[in-house]
Parts: sequence; structure tokens; C-alpha cells
Amino acid sequence: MTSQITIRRPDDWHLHLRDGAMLAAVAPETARHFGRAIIMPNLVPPVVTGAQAAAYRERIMAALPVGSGFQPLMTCYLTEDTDAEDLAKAKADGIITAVKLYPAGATTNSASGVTNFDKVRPVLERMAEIGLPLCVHGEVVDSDIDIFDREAVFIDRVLDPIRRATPDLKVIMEHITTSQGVDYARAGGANLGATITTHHLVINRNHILVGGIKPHYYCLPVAKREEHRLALREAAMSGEATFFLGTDSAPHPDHLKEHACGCAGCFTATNTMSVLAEVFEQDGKLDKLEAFASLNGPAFYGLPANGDTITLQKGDPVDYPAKIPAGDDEVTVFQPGFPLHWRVV
Ligand SMILES: NC(=O)N[C@@H](CC(=O)O)C(=O)O
Ligand SMILES: [Zn+2]
Ligand SMILES: [Zn+2]
Repeated sequence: MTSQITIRRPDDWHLHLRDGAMLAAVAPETARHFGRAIIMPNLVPPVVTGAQAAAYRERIMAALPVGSGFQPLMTCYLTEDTDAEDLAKAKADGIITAVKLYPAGATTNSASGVTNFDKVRPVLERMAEIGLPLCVHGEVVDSDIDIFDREAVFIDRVLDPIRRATPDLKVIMEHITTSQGVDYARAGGANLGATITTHHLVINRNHILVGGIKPHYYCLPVAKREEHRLALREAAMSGEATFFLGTDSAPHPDHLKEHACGCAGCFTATNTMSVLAEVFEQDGKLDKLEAFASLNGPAFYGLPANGDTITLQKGDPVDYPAKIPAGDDEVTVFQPGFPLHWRVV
């Protein structure tokens, strides 16, 4: 029985760090185990320009524990008014690593996102030319499309046309939640990657709804049927270069999660590596954890893997806090619903 594994230090290719007191609370949680993370730009107001990304990066650096080697990889939020020149300069200056596409209204703080995808076509063409990847929240927002179908419909109506029109654009399907997402990503060739979250490997829609509503399991894209969770697990544990970890750890204060109109987002930064080791072990695939968490992501982004390693050891159930304090608020840590035996030592 394996009781210890050592892997290259992992990276998180989709992370929400927020700002202010929340940033101060959650940045150390990710920096404890992760080398780098792609930082989502959906602040209020969003991080739209290279200058705003540079300023946000400084605030993140200031929130890190002294001596932390954690490196935030910044993104800009794509709007219909985004200036391609500004993005190109921010990339050339080493400020941004990717650009984020939110369909307007699809998720938390996405009101400034894109409604008419034709309007961003010239920006996407420029990004393809200069090798600047596009991270995509892949859900349509049409009110006549059932929320459980929004990812699959987005692939057909929006993503596939964008990729056909701009085949050289590197695209990351963020936080895929369906077998359709897995299939499309798998068939997409070297310019298409897909991130998978920790929580979507653990929960299906029953976990949210059976026996009383569980607001801390509500996130977007919403967890789907069990067959989709199993497809995600198979993809994450396949070792295929297309699939890599993006936790989508998305903290909200508990009072806004446990609310009549609760916010979408699961906070997994604190225990992600323990959860991942547990689920990979459950499926007999611990040997594939390093590819998923530490190797495939940097390879897709054209970056070296981290030079150092982390070691996970198996033992008595791990104690992790149920909540972490954030200013005057608290944030509930994702509870997988089974004990975690793997700790990062
Ligand atoms: N995933 C979520 O449910 N929420 C994210 C936004 C997002 O990634 O879509 C957030 O910013 O809270
Ligand atoms: Zn999203
Ligand atoms: Zn997210």
C-alpha cells in the first residue's frame, strides 16, 4: 500500500483570490502548497487593462506570507471594448499570461462580459497571433436553455465557431462539468486544454439538492449528473495532456452563501491537495496525480514545471478548519463528505 508520494509542486490554473480582506485571508491558503496560479480577473470592477492587472498583482504579492515563492499569473477580463494593443503590451511586458472570456451574466461578477462574440473577433485574432491564451467560462446565458445544458450548448453555439474562425488561438475550457466538455476537449488538438476543479471530481447534483439544499456545494457551472462526474474523474486521471487542475476555489463570505439568493462558488484552496490525493487513490490512479496537478498545465501554457516538489503522506484523518476567518466574515472550506488521509508534509 502506498503511504507516501512526492510530486512536482502543483499549480492552480484557475483561482479566485478576490481583493482586500478576503485576498489577505485566502492567498496564504493557496500559497502554502501551490507554486503558481492563474488569477481570475472578476473583481468589482473587473481587471480589464494591463495596468489594472499589474496593480492587482502588487496587491496579491503584498498579501503573501513573507518568503513565499508563490507566483500569481495574471489575466485580463475580456470586454467588448478591450484594446488588443493594451493586451499585447501587457503580454510583452510579462504582466499577463492569459485573457478571460465571460459570457455576460454567466456567473459571479460577469456583468461586464461579452454579449456579442463578433465584437471581440479582432482581439481574439490578435491574441492568436501573439500566442496569448483565452480562458473561457463556457456557459450560454439564454433563459430558454436549462442551466444543466448550458455548457453543452455553449460548446456548439459559441466555442466551436470561435475555434473554427481562429484555429491558432489557444483556448482553455475552464472548469468543465460534463461528458460533452470532456469529449470536445479530448478531440480538440494541441491548442485546446481543459481545467477540472477539485469539487467537480467529488460532487454531483444530488449532493447539492438531496436531503436539504447545500449552499456550499453550489457553484457555476453547477455540478451535473453522476455520469458526468465519472467522465470528469476519468479525464482527470487519464494522464492526457489536455486535462489539468484549475481548482476554481471561489471564496464568498458564509452569510452570502447561506442566503435566500446564495452566491456561486466552492472554496477548496485549504484542502485541495488532500482531496485530490484521496480521490485519485480511490480510483487507483495516484500515479496520475502529478500529471494532472503539476505537469500538464505548465506544458499547455508553454511554461516549465515547478523545479521543487511536495510530498503527501497517508495517515490518520487530516484535521483542516471547517471555516477560515476573512476580515469580519468567515468562509466555509469545502467538505468532501469523506475523511481525508493524505497530508502535505
Ligand atoms: N465558479 C463559481 O461558482 N464562481 C466563481 C466564478 C466562476 O468561476 O464562474 C466566482 O467568482 O465566485
Ligand atoms: Zn467560471
Ligand atoms: Zn472561477
